[in-house]
Amino acid sequence: MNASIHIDKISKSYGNVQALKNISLDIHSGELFGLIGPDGAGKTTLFRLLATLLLPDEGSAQLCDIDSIAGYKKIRNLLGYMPGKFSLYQDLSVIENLRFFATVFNTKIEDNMDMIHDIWVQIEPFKHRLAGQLSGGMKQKLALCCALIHQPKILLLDEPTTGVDSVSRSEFWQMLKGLKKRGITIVVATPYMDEANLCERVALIQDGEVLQVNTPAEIVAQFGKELYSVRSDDNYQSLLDLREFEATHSVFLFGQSLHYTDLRNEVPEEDLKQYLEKKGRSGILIEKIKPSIEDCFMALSTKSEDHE
Ligand SMILES: Nc1ncnc2c1ncn2[C@@H]1O[C@H](COP(=O)(O)OP(=O)(O)OP(=O)(O)O)[C@@H](O)[C@H]1O
Repeated sequence: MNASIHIDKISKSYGNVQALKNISLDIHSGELFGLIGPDGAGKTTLFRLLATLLLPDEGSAQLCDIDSIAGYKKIRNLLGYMPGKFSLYQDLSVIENLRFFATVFNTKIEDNMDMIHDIWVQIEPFKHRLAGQLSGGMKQKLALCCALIHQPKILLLDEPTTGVDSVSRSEFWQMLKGLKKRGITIVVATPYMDEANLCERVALIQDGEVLQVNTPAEIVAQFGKELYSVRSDDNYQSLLDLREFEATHSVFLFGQSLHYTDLRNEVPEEDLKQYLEKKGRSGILIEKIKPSIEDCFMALSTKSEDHE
């Protein structure tokens, strides 16, 4: 089966908030695809449209070559959807939750154990515990089992790793790789830019618009500028000073340093250092670094703001 997703010029507003603005996107059958964007970018709205829970104002979508409006009943059987919040019944036990989701899809746990086995073995010891009493990582595994119990061809996961510890996060991505081997198309929405590298292709989205779609490696390769990490005794003051500097192309605070690009093709690091020293900074350390997906996102989102 062709488990692809085709999104054609979809727009959706809530009152005067335009959550999705003319979005077009193609996700290939069997792909592990990331929707990467900050809170409010429109990820959940797009998932609800694909899950046939919301109607678009304009545009259309096909999942497994079926129109999301005309064929919504068929799509619901082919789709597994793990919403960001509230996908489990907190006052039902682990096994009761799983049985409930199996029943909704008119199937039995036993008939689908093969599909969820690798994940299920990790939570089976807690099968009589109430879902509300599970850790974040366990809840996430149970929610994934519930989304998979009817053997979907496409899996939509909305921020599955938000609020989950780093060990559970990396275990979760391992589980997704296992599911991908079964040929399931997996779309993961995440605000964590570092998770982009775990996807085959990603769409960077912001304010309801797709800024770029490509492989993580290609997105980084297209950054197009030399990037520098700049540190000093007072990074915040350096940020304010560099915003005033005539040769600054962009400057952002990134954790413990500033990420800087220059308008000139050649960046005389000494010149930059002298400028900051004149402004009273000391302990200045400037080094050329490789851009990350987050750097690319910042650059693209600034460009799109400039065009508005
Ligand atoms: N039911 C609603 N009524 C009004 N505005 C909404 C509604 N749902 C979402 N929005 C707005 O639409 C925009 C997109 O929200 P959406 O939830 O799709 O984004 P998101 O990328 O999933 O972010 P988050 O992680 O915060 O949910 C935001 O500005 C949000 O405030």
